Amino acid sequence: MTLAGHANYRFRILKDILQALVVPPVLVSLCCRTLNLRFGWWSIPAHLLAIPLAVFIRVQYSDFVQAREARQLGARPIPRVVGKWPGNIDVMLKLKKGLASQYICEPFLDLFEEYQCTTLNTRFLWVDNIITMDQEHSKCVLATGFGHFWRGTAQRERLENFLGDGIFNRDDEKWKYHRSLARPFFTRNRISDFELFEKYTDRTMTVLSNLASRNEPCNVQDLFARFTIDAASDFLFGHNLDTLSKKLPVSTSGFQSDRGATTDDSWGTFAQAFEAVQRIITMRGRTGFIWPIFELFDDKTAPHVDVIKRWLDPLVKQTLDRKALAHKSGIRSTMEERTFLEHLADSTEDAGMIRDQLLNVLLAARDTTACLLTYVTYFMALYPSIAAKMRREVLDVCGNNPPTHEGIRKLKYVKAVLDETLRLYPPVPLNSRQTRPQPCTLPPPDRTYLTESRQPLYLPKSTTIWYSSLLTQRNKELWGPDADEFDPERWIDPQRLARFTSNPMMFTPFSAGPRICIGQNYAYNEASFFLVRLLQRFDTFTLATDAQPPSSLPPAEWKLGRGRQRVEMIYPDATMTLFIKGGLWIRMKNAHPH
Ligand code: HEM
Repeated sequence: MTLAGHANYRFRILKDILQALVVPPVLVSLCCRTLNLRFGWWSIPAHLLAIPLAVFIRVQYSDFVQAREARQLGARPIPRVVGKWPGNIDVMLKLKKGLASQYICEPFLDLFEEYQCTTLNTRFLWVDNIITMDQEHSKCVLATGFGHFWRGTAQRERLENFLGDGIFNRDDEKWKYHRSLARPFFTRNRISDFELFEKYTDRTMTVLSNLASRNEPCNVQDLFARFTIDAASDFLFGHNLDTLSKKLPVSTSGFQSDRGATTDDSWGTFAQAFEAVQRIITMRGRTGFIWPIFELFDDKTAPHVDVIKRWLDPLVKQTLDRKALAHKSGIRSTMEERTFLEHLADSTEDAGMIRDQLLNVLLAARDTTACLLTYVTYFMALYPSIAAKMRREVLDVCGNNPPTHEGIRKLKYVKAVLDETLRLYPPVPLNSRQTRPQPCTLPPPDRTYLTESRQPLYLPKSTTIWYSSLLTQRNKELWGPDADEFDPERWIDPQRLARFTSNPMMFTPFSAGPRICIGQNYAYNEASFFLVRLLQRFDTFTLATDAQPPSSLPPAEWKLGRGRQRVEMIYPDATMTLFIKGGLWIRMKNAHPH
């Protein structure tokens, strides 16, 4: 197994434990022997005392070095959270509990309000850990200061067994290589393949129509994930995974997974494995750098990753076999004819690498766009007048015909709904980067808390920084007092739109900078196409709260909270991507012919 492989986390944590718990007593022992000191009965306490003493000295020394570096860089330290227990263990436990039970990202917002700043150092177990909702700081991390940051070792350690050698899990040359391999497949020509969208949209509409004619609810979150994965697998790999024709989850089926996607067939097993692995990785992130202690003897992702590999490996093998056959017969396909998978197979013989890259892009394509469509449908159910306005626009521009590229460009209101949904519910609500092994600075904070000093902030080397697009995109200082309201008009009214056009980094659902989402335009095309077909077919969308698993209904105390939680009819939750807990159960009504 390579050092970068999943055994690496065990190696790293054992090294850390050795350094923290074994080295100090051993040093005391060596000193005693050399200086011929004898403590008698005090020997054991003296050896044990060496452990906290070593931590104390290390922390003091690192504080001293950091203060000096901050001075040299003309910056101030990031405000630190001050807990009651050593190492902020109390804050860490509270945050972990809050993230699992409170409204999405709320525990972070509580901390920012308590400390009256937009970037904070939670410093768990004396290790710097930065969280930010500051627009200027995420801009620096993603774009203007790109060279000072990378996905880094901590993220790679958490993700390695799942995403392996794929685009999401690599930096520098390896990332550039992956990006350059993928780029040709996202040109305008390729992403405007509306025939492909029509094929899978049509299948989805048939499922929805059948349910609608029986007035049965549908977990659209699950259905949309099937639509996006079937379309993406055809688009990228020339292979239909055909999940749309598999068994659908039923609301009364007892046990429900996080996303309400449980079925007992092979697709259900794959979907659950996909969910489970994302949940484990999220828990690792919340536990901080000590997570490997809990997986020392048992990599919790392993059984789920095995299920996922069992699904994908035949696809990779088929492609490599086809390549060998074509090679033998001297046939060479052109770039235009090739799928992404074939292109990958042409660039390497490494089946593991091909599978990893395939999995990375599937993850990127499936859950994000499905999340967008799910939340748009949620809003159409909450606000029928908005759904009606979208429908009017669709019928005016496209009639009952399949939309064209030009048609979609004319759907200004539909685009505004998409953007407003992405603003309030960015499919990747929280993400992280790490500083490279050199310290750097963040620019002065944005103007959320005017009492904050305008001095730049000092970032220590190799430090994790978490940034939340969800909090930035709901920040009232940036978006105005109605930031929590769903109002697509803010993307149409020129005066209100000016807020965003003069400061585009306040809206980054697709990230920004060199690692900006490569599938952004594909996603807009796919989502717009789908919504056109949906609105042509259905005119009423109702939340089926009777079908929603009871444990996934929003808790009563949210009504007393702040922001969107007061009006929420569903439970937004997130692992690596945002979703609706228990699924989004909707009843639709077939529209009368136009
Ligand atoms: C609404 C839909 C989507 C949203 C909101 C979204 C969002 C994002 C975000 C936030 C990132 C940056 C992740 C990071 O740097 O940590 C990203 C990267 C990426 N996305 Fe998307 N995405 C969407 C759809 C898609 C689709 C449909 C595809 C492909 C078919 C795709 C492919 C990728 C890839 C390959 C990357 C990695 C880029 C890199 O690291 O250079 N995305 N996406």
